[in-house]
Amino acid sequence: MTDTATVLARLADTLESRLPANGGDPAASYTAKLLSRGPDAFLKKIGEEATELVMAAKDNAPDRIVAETADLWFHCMVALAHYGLRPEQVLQELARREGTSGLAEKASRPVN
Ligand SMILES: N=c1c2ncn([C@@H]3O[C@H](COP(=O)(O)OP(=O)(O)OP(=O)(O)O)[C@@H](O)[C@H]3O)c2ncn1[C@@H]1O[C@H](COP(=O)(O)O)[C@@H](O)[C@H]1O
Repeated sequence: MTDTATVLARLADTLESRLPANGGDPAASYTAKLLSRGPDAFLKKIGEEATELVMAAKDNAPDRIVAETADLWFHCMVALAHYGLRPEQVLQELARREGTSGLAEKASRPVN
């Protein structure tokens, strides 16, 4: 069975290998092709996948919600790879926030 606990780390390793600087081949890899087109290309995909997730949710379609969330996460992971960031950093940030109510966090912000 697939080890889902480490899937983000393994996917990040794969995506890093697709970076142009690491010899990613646009002819052989969707990710390498997307990364070779620069940030505008994968940032546009993030917007599209987010919209598709919203539409799946509005249709209350569980299978599509899962699939579109996976598409969105994948394209966010492509962005992290481009910017030299790791999913572990995002997970660490979520862990740091654990137990802090969003309402309490918002109330603690300096007034602008
Ligand atoms: N998890 C994914 C993944 N999720 C989605 N996609 C691709 O993301 C693309 C975008 O989805 P769309 O439905 O928008 O398809 P599309 O309309 O053809 O896309 P566009 O041509 O408009 O960009 C599709 O080609 C999907 O196959 C993914 N492609 C790759 N991965 C992972 O990345 C690894 C490396 O993939 P390659 O770089 O292609 O070898 C794979 O082994 C997988 O683990």
